[in-house]
Amino acid sequence: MRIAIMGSGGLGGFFGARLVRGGAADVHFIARGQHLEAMRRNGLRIEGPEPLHVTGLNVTADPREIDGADVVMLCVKLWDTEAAIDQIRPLVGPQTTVISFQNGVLKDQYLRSAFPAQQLMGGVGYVATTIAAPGVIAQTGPMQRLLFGEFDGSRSARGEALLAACLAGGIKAELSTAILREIWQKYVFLVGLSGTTTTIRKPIGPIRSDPQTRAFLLDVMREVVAVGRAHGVALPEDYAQVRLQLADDVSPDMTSSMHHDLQRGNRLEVRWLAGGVVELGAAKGVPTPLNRAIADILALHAEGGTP
Ligand SMILES: NC(=O)C1=CN([C@@H]2O[C@H](COP(=O)(O)OP(=O)(O)OC[C@H]3O[C@@H](n4cnc5c(N)ncnc54)[C@H](OP(=O)(O)O)[C@@H]3O)[C@@H](O)[C@H]2O)C=CC1
Ligand SMILES: CC(C)(CO)C(=O)C(=O)O
Repeated sequence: MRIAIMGSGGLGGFFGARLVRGGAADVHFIARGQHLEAMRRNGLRIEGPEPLHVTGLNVTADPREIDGADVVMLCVKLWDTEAAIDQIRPLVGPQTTVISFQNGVLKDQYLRSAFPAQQLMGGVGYVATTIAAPGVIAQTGPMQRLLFGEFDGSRSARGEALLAACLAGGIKAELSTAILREIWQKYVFLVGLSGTTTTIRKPIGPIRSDPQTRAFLLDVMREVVAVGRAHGVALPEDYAQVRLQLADDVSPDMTSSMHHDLQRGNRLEVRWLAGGVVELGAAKGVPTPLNRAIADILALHAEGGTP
């Protein structure tokens, strides 16, 4: 199985390196800039709880140099999605499967407008990683999990083949029969985590301990659940409470990638996270005042600049 990884940073670099390590797939990385040069010279080094160094990688800036792919994993930041979709078109033949492991729920709408539905599977990535230096990915915390599946809930041969390649590399992977719900389950948690940590500028520990900010976190997630249910996603009505339990279980110093991006003066994915909730809520007449406030508060930071 040939797997092309579009965007080889925190998400794509981490899971791509594990796929290389597993040896059950022919892995091709698409990268750019100094990170690409470092990957060519020294391979990819993963630092953290599960250190790994893989060398001799197939890496290119130009997907046309890859002779097609069975699976394309889309792993760029959300603002790069449309450009990345255009770049991978030459890689995507009639037998290719494209899976986005990006955050949020709007990502699959972009894919659906670019490729036939039968060529798409859904995906969710749980990991906390960042590019620490060109060619180096830092993992903070032991969490690492990939979920993917057919949108119609079937267990397909292509899903099983990808699962085998992931498991060979030590990825905690699961072939889901309810991938749309899984995508939304992560969305509920992530919108709560990213919206609160980035606006309050604190990790989850103090936010969940203070009654006022804890209630804010819960209510932000309740809005996401209400929007998901209005769109027909099978989330229980009290699902925000379940995700609050997850927020209680993670390390107190855990924060979101969006908070990290704010601290570094990077662009923010807020338009697709809290902003996505507002957009999807408006489409169904579901009020989302807290997510709107988060999107508005962060609007002047969304394009990056000084933190
Ligand atoms: N990292 C994490 O812990 C997790 C991230 N996610 C989600 O995954 C997605 C990716 O995040 P993450 O991996 O952290 O982001 P990163 O910025 O670490 O990695 C993305 C990489 O893709 C590169 N890239 C973007 N466009 C292209 C292109 N056209 N050609 C070649 N390379 C390209 C970027 O280059 P450049 O730097 O030059 O822009 C960067 O190196 C986001 O939606 C994020 O929310 C989900 C779960 C966990
Ligand atoms: C919450 C986390 C770290 C889980 O993967 C994440 O996806 C993010 O912060 O973007």
